Amino acid sequence: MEGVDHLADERNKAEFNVDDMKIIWAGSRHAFDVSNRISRFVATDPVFEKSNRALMTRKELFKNTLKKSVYAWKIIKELRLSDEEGIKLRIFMDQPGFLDLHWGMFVPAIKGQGTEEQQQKWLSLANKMQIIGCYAQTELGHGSNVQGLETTATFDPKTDQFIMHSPTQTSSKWWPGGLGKVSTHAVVYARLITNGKDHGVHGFIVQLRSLDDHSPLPGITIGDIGMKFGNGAYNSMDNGFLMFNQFRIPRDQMLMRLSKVTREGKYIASDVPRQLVYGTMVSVRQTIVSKASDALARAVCIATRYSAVRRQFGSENGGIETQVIDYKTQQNRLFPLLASAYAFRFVGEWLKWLYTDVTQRLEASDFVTLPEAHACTAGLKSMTTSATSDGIEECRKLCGGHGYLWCSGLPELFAVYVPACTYEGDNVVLQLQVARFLMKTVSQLGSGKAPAGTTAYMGRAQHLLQCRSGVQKAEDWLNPSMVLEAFESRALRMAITCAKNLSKFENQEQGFSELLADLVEAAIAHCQLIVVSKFIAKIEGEIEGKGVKKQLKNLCYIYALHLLHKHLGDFLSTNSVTPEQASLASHQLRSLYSQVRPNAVALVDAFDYTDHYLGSVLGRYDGNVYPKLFEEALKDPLNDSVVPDGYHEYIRPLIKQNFPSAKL
Ligand SMILES: CCCCCCCCCC/C=C\CCCCC/C=C/C(=O)SCCNC(=O)CCNC(=O)[C@H](O)C(C)(C)COP(=O)(O)OP(=O)(O)OC[C@H]1O[C@@H](n2cnc3c(N)ncnc32)[C@H](O)[C@@H]1OP(=O)(O)O
Ligand SMILES: Cc1cc2nc3c(=O)[nH]c(=O)nc-3n(C[C@H](O)[C@H](O)[C@H](O)COP(=O)(O)OP(=O)(O)OC[C@H]3O[C@@H](n4cnc5c(N)ncnc54)[C@H](O)[C@@H]3O)c2cc1C
Repeated sequence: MEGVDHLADERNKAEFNVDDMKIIWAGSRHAFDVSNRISRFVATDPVFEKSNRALMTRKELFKNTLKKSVYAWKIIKELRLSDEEGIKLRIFMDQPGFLDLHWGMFVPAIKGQGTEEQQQKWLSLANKMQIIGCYAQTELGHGSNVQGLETTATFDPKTDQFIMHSPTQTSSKWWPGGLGKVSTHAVVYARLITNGKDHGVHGFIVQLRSLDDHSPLPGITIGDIGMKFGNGAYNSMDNGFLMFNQFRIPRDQMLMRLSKVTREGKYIASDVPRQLVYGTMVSVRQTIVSKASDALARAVCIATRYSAVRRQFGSENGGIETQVIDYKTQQNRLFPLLASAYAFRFVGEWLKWLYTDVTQRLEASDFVTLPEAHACTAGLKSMTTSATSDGIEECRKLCGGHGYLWCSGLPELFAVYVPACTYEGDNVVLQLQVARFLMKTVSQLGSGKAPAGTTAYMGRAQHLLQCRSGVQKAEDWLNPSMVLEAFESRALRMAITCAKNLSKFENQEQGFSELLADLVEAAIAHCQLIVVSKFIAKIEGEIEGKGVKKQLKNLCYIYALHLLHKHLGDFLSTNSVTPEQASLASHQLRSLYSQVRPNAVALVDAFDYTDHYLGSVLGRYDGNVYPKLFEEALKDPLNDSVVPDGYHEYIRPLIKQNFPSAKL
């Protein structure tokens, strides 16, 4: 029934103040106000309509994305939206496109790696969108191995120019978003060669297309790489290819904040770590963590509301059927994902702080925390995007058959989200960076250099290697120090075992290659510890609002104990818990599920998502699912006519058996 809240009973059960939780979720009252206002603005503007995009052809979808992106930019300018409001507008527009790469990578790359003069020149154009940029790093032959890139930028002292060249097919740039059809410029990563010497990969600003008629400049071959996974979804983005044929750019278009080439062709490296050339990736990995919580929260919101609406079995005595959310199996699959969405939100907040801190330190030439910032952004990007991709797919299954319908919103969310496991660094490759960092930290234990930050726990190695968990009853698993100790001893013991096994190899690199799988497991254990510890820090801090803290505590322990259950092999094999303690954890989990159950719908309401942003018939705020499923079905082009196109050509001849006989 239209106008009726089918989930009202669920909302009445909530034991906490949802409005207060909305503020916690958003991060502050101000952030909530901005999100709330912008999401409703987008939801009511017909230009941002998106329900029809699955039926669009690639060309229509691309053009629709151009229209929305340019309209969004016009609104940002005309209404003088702040940066924060502009970002929210792009997020709620919910259609990947060139704006993401222009603002998310091109501009930050120039800010991070350009000199003052370069920033002044290029950012004044980019900030007004008089040029449109992308981030062209990956090549057909190399993505993960950035040092293996083949594109060359050879300095020509005669003309004071760099000659950009793609020497092989595999050196073609391949994948950059916005490159295929839109960008006029790119930050291109290429091997810098001066006086015959290769100085490794550096960034260059390169104009690709004419600012008059958009045609590629002579010496540049460029296009779109073709359809990607899923209908609609990420196909709104023009991921592109690019080849250079001896294409010349002025010397001052090399990004020269970190190193320089003089007029004479002399290469001058500054004393900052060369890895700062990877700085844009670190910044984006950090934002991907908060985005993971957002994508997972969308899926969980849909699955939770639908699980409260959907009923199956239990009416044997003539009563009403059971809501599927009341099945413990449903809770055991759904509530850990709900808890993960909150966990990733809080670790994302913390990571933002860490990133801001390292940025300020770098500006003051303090590079001490750079390795940790790299390890945390890489590891948490990897861990949260993998968990979110799996979580979205689990939410689809939690919605049964209807979850497979496009209008559930889940197939598209999955298709758009899943490349996050690959872009900005393949998730396995990134965990191996964490593993290297951990092995280095372990090798320095006992050297007098105390581990700091997220590896500080390793400084208590003597205790953590010997301790036995003190959990004796199920409630002990609600004791933060007992939970933390179990996760710390598991992570440390896994890292130390890897280090011991590594030391058996004469050649460390060969040992590392042999032990890759174990190293990834150790890195994941470390990252899970970070997320658990930041969630615990959150619930131990000041939290306002009736009943809010209690709910967050429940979710925090669900998150931790569910991980313990899922990775029980690690916890048992490292003797971090005993089988009896593990079974107490399962007992405690069931009790926590019962406590979350009456609050589940309110906990997803706290995300404050509009029906437009969710884009899901199953996740509608009012729970009016069935009539809307019918409405959606009737909109399908196949239902335009009662007798389908093709009836006379194929179905009728088949039924009447009067088709011409087949010839071999
Ligand atoms: C319709 C529904 C809508 C639904 C919406 C859903 C939400 C969607 C969310 C969207 C969010 C965002 C959109 C993003 C758009 C995507 C755009 C994608 C862009 C890209 O992918 S750009 C290309 C990214 N490429 C990579 O990430 C490459 C990965 N590889 C590397 O980073 C490196 O090569 C490496 C780290 C793997 C290895 O580098 P290398 O130089 O070889 O290093 P090593 O020899 O291993 O190490 C040397 C030392 O350097 C240290 N190091 C390495 N990297 C860094 C760094 N970044 N910072 C600091 N230090 C670093 C390393 O640790 C070593 O240190 P050591 O010597 O051991 O002390
Ligand atoms: C949607 C999307 C958007 C993108 N946007 C951009 C963009 O805007 N700009 C840009 O420059 N790039 C972009 N990329 C490219 C992206 O950054 C790369 O695809 C990514 O870094 C992975 O690199 P790869 O493709 O070379 O994977 P590969 O490295 O070839 O990975 C293949 C397999 O090999 C494994 N593997 C690789 N190396 C190792 C190792 N050392 N140890 C163990 N296993 C290993 C991986 O785990 C994976 O299973 C985008 C990619 C996608 C999918």
